[in-house]
Amino acid sequence: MNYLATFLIAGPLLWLLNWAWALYRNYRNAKLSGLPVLICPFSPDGFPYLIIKVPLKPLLELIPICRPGIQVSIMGWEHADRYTLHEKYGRVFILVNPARNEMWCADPDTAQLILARRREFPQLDMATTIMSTFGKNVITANGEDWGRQRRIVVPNLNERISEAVWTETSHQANKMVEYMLQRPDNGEAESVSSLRAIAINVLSLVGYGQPKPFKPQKLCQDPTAVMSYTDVVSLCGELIVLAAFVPSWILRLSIMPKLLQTLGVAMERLPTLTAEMLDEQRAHSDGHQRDHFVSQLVRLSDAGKTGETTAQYLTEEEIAGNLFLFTAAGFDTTGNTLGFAVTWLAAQPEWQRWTQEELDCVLGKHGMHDYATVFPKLTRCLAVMYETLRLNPAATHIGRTVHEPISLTIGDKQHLLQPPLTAYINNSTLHTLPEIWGSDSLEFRPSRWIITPSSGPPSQLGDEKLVTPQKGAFNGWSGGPRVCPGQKMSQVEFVTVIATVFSKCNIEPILREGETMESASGHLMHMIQDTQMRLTMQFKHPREVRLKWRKR
Ligand code: HEM
Repeated sequence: MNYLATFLIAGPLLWLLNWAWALYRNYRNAKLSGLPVLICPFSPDGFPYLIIKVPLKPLLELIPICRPGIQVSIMGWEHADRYTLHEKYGRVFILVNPARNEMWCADPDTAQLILARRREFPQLDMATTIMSTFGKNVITANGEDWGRQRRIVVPNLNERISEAVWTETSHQANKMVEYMLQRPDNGEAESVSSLRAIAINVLSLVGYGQPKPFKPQKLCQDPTAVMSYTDVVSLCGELIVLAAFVPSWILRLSIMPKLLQTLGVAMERLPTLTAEMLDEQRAHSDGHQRDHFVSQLVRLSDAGKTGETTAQYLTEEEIAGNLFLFTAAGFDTTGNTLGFAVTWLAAQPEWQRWTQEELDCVLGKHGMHDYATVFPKLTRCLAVMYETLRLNPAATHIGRTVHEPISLTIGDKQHLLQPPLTAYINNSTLHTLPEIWGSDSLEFRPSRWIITPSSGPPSQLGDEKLVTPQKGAFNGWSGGPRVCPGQKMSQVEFVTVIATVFSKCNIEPILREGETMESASGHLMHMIQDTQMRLTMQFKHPREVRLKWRKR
């Protein structure tokens, strides 16, 4: 009995002492840095705080000293807040908590510095754990491993594939327009899923040589259904956090919702589907050279293993991991950016007309056939992409880990960063700071990306140039040596979809009963803010984005 009483008293007491010591140690480290400090008494990712922090937020915020810290501990805070908190507490501050301090950075020079120094600021541990669920890959690697993988992976995404991306995207987008215009209900709730379908279908052809007919993307909810490699990857990518932390046998239990059972089955099928695809590539590799990135990846990697051409190689696990990364990261990012952009243009028809001015001029002269001539002239379409990624970045923050003490210059001061620390580059704030983007920084205004010559002849549509943003202020595709290698591919795909769709259609919100055009546009804008973080940021209620497609 005495033992039990001692245990019941000593257990919580030890936990409390441990908690107080950890909080004090981290607070002391944060103060040593000389940066502003916010405090959250709980570990943001710790259990059970992870579960209670959202419902109990109003209660927790009653402790005044912790109010801003509690706000920052809630995932996605930066996107809801934009720049208010940083304006109050500084461009760079530290969130102290008992587990691992977090440095939040909304200073362009510091952001650029962190992205540039990849050895001192390696990839975030949590991202590594989640993204290596289906095999290690370039995004989870650091140091020499990263360099070796990146040298093999990046050449697969060079300019050579742009033309294929242009052609396939154009084909898919035309099919989508036909589908939308023929539907009696005008595909009203299917706009977002259709745009995502294009992104996955383009990857399927350009990546694996597997053509897929256009149809709006639906997550498979039938564990017995036949699923292709890309179907399986898109499901696993969509639910990546569950896939990373819950074993497939639990997901497959019959008490689980059908979607999770299907995820469980997909996770178990993925290794076999990957192996079959690689076997197929190898079986055909000796005859004709195929030009998809799975075949190039296998060729380069195998050549490295046998010493034929280079000492570079990928293990079988890394090939599988990189294929998963390409498909999941490549499709989710581009698909969601298209969804946000089309919704912005539907909510703000003046920008739709602005884009169409360029399309009428450029496509009127050249048509859509020649990628090399037409793509560089569609600057406004590209500006729409930059503006969308500014306000709806796929990555609202980019995380890096600090394992060793680092001295960092911020402004004209030196700051000592003590591990364990996570450094977050806060894109949601950097992309909207009024000092950088102007007093209308929260508004969708794609023309901010266009250079209008102040002297000389007035700029001609089709010859406009894109603004180069201040370094570190726009990180839509990240920056530094780890910059996204799919940047150009995603731009070609995005521009092709926007050009095809808006040269043929006008898109507007569907009015519900009693609604005016103004309130319906307001509803769309609310949908654009009502987002959730899955693999990347996406609509929380994609079917609520109800759009009418009209033939022009
Ligand atoms: C709108 C489209 C896209 C956006 C906004 C985007 C954004 C990003 C961002 C922010 C990162 C850095 C993540 C980090 O450092 O933690 C990244 C990395 C990466 N992206 Fe993209 N991406 C897009 C499209 C693509 C496509 C189409 C592909 C390939 C098919 C791709 C492949 C990759 C890879 C392999 C990396 C890892 C690079 C490395 O760590 O060295 N991305 N992307």
